[in-house]
Amino acid sequence: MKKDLENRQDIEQLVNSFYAKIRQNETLGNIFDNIAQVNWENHLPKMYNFWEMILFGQEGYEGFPLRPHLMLNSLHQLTPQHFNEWLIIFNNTVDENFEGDKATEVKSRAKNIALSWAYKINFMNQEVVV
Ligand code: HEM
Repeated sequence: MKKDLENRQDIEQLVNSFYAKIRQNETLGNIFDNIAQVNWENHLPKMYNFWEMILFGQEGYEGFPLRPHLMLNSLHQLTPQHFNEWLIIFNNTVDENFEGDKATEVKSRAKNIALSWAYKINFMNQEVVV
């Protein structure tokens, strides 16, 4: 039986494993490493704080998380398929490492955020014909 997500160390393990997989994914790896040119030393701690806030109500993450995705979308259009792929990799990473109430919760929180951003960004990307 796998353990549940219980603390910051578990979140760090999840986030590190997740982005290692993302970077190996042809499409998303290219977006993170070549298009956005992510500074991983900055990004990873931000993500630990983000998920710690979502799962355990810890302070530490400050910001407007949709913003970098809007900026990225103006460099390279993001589609619902990108978000879907992101979510599949996220769910697989959780399932490979953890199980329990928090593991279930983190997947459902990620899904809600991914679906809502995919919807907003896709809506913005539609051409408006008057
Ligand atoms: C197509 C899917 C996605 C792509 C390509 C993507 C890409 C990125 C990139 C390039 C950044 C900026 C990193 C940096 O330069 O520091 C970022 C930041 C971030 N992403 Fe995503 N992301 C995706 C989906 C998601 C989802 C679904 C979530 C949440 C469930 C999420 C949460 C965040 C957060 C919290 C940040 C940090 C925001 C800040 O700077 O405060 N991302 N993402």
